[in-house]
Amino acid sequence: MNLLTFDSHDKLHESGAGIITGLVQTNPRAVLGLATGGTPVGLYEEIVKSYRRGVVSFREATTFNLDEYVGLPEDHPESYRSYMNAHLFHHIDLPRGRAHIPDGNAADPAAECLRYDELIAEAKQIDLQLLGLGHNGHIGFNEPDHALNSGTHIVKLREETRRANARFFDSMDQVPTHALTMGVGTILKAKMILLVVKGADKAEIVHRALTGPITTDCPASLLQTHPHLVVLLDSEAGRLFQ
Ligand SMILES: N[C@@H]1[C@@H](O)[C@H](O)[C@@H](COP(=O)(O)O)O[C@@H]1O
Repeated sequence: MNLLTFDSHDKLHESGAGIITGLVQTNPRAVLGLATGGTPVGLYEEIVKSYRRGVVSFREATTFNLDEYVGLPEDHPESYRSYMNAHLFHHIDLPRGRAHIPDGNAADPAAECLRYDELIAEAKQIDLQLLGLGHNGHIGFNEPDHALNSGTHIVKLREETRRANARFFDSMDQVPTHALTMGVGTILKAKMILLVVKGADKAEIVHRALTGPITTDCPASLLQTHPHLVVLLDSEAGRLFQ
């Protein structure tokens, strides 16, 4: 594991964006696994800046997002499709047809999960998977449980997860109850994992995930088994590592 702590968010975002753009510069056909949430917003801004400076193109790249809410219309401002359009896809030259996100409105969610896994399999391997971290140790929407799923699946969101994400909605009852998420098996198959964590409220969980027991009670702890894990923390999230 390679763990870096940053005293400024700007430097953290530049570093994370630099890892992703560097990968696409050397391998224009890179397959990227992307994440949503508050954490990667600044990192996407830096990627867009690099694209505008003409130093990187995503014309030949492919992306797979980790997850999507079930039941939110695709154009709902809080759908992860809308998030990705607003923060990244609408600002770079990534072909729309290669920017994949699970369809949270599919009539048959189980079939949609299989379709998503087949698409990932066709792409062979995700070269880099970007991850944030939930307060309860979730990655994507893989919530703590007695067992975890390997492939894409439908998940009932825990109340604490819905509460954490309620800040993006007008009220708690508008927060979806279910989501489709890539499984931990798919996440761990990525060639490289880039975990980004910010904020004092995540200091304990990121420390537990990376130094505590490997357990399905903390899905992010499985990242300890990955041979190429890079972790970027701000100084608040990294407090317990110093
Ligand atoms: N499904 C997403 C995750 O992919 C994200 O990493 C996490 C943390 O989000 P944030 O960065 O907003 O704290 O929770 C969300 O529920």
